[in-house]
Amino acid sequence: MAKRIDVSGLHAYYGPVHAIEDISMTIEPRSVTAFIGPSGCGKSTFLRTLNRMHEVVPGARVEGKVMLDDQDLYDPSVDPVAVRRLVGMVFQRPNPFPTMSIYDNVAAGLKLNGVRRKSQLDDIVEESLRGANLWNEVKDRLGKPGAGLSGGQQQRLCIARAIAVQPQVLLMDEPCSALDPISTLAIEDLIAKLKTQYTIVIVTHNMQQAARVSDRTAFFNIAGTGKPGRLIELDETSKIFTNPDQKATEDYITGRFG
Ligand SMILES: Nc1ncnc2c1ncn2[C@@H]1O[C@H](COP(=O)(O)OP(=O)(O)OP(=O)(O)O)[C@@H](O)[C@H]1O
Repeated sequence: MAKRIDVSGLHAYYGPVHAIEDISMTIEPRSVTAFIGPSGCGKSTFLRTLNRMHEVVPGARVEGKVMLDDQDLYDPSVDPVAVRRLVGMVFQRPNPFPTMSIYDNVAAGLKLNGVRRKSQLDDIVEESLRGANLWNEVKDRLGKPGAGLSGGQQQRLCIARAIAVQPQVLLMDEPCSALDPISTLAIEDLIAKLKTQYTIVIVTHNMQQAARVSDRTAFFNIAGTGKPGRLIELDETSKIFTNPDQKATEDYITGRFG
């Protein structure tokens, strides 16, 4: 199911603002790639270009190429809604549909995709909640609202909702920043488990987290206020954190700036 992402010469704009400049990278399947870098360097913007969410902002546009295996995501014939089905996203704050039951939160995307048979929905809801390490905690209250779960449970519910539609890639934008340390560990364990099946990209401000969960790390930076963000270096996480090629990477990971 997991696919490789190949980005070349990618620029993103918000109206006249040039937010990220000339980014090229390969994101490997069945592994976790972390994006780190100072605030405003374009990590979230770049993440959202990978499932065509960037263009949802009025006036925003993208130049360059994003390939998902051999499919060009920005080809004019490609439907952005179909892209978002292939490339799922989990956000910073858990955002379950608040009035919907736990069951319906997971089933919503499946129903939109035309799955109607109750037994099939039941199976996929259970499988997705198990996949998100949440089944045992919620199996006796599937009809209760998603909003009644703890923050960490809600984030795992959002991950169950994302994987229910069987994406190829999971993008996570600071998925633990609103969570306590125990819930954070639960999500990190889950990421380690999910990477055997998915291509995972995670934006994180927490360098220990990047070091714990990722196989490869990309460091982004900006030359100054108003300048576009750039990719400085992408390599094995162990190398980035012990012996990076670029001085700017070393300064950042040793806490000299950012
Ligand atoms: N909706 C928007 N409209 C205009 N400019 C935006 C918008 N969203 C982001 N930007 C600008 O694009 C640049 C990159 O922002 P982005 O949020 O991608 O950075 P980031 O590295 O994810 O930051 P942080 O770590 O603080 O979340 C910033 O200069 C930001 O002000």
